[in-house]
Amino acid sequence: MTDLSGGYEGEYPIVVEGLRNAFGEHVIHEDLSLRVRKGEVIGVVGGSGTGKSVLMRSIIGLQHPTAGRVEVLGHDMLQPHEEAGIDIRSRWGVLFQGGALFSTLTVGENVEVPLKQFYPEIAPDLRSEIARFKVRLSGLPEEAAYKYPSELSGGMKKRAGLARALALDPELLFLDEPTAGLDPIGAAAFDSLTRELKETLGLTVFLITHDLDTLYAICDRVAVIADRQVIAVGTIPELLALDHPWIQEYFNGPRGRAALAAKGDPEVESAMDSTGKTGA
Ligand SMILES: Nc1ncnc2c1ncn2[C@@H]1O[C@H](COP(=O)(O)OP(=O)(O)OP(=O)(O)O)[C@@H](O)[C@H]1O
Repeated sequence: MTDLSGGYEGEYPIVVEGLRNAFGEHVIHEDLSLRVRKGEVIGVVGGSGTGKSVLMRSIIGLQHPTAGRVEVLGHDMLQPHEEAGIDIRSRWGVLFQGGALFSTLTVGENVEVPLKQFYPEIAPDLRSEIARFKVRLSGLPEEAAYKYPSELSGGMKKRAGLARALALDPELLFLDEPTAGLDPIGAAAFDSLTRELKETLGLTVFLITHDLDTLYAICDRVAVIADRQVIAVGTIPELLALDHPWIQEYFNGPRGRAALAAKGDPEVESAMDSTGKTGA
């Protein structure tokens, strides 16, 4: 892996080394490594089926790799039966693709699920108050806490999923394609919310996305998955300086340029120009 932005001496709440994942003969990851810095929003990109979700699932212990090391907040995730492995799950929140809300529970009750699971000693009144607070924190009106997922728009469902991901005041937030299916205004609003929450709550955010606008708007660094590995991780200008065909096509193609035009970042523009490609 090429880590393009060196000089960091802080903590790495997520460390993946030499990861291998395979389903039968189908090898998804081979010797994949990635270090996520404390307090960053790291965007994870790659073509469809390159294993972004499988990587996320390996980090949070839902997928058992066939080789490698996964360390989250100092805990070895490949020892899932340790007592510590159970506690560690309360220190992150996950927004799965599609929200993954329980359809028979209201939004508030959905948010209460992890609270009940990890803090059964919290009294029901307080638990419901915490849930309503998380609903508001996610940008929903408090009344949304009493609605069922089927009564919500796509954007509201994402926010409800986010409220549940934030239920336990996590240190890490995992977002799997949070803006997929949202209209551009809804997607931009969700991006701003993610950035705002990251700043105010001091979160480290692992964000899988295909959305170039999101990458430009809120990611500190981007990790690119191709050829079964993280082939590079860095800021967008750093990635643009690489001559990898997928990276150039992705960031310097027409959609990449349109996303940049919307953002208007002179540093990235000059990196694009220095590649000498028009992207047209
Ligand atoms: N449980 C599973 N059993 C068998 N194959 C799986 C399983 N989960 C994922 N895969 C395969 O692993 C590959 C990577 O899947 P993954 O969902 O991680 O891709 P992705 O990069 O997130 O794709 P997309 O951008 O389309 O969401 C795919 O070929 C998928 O079919």
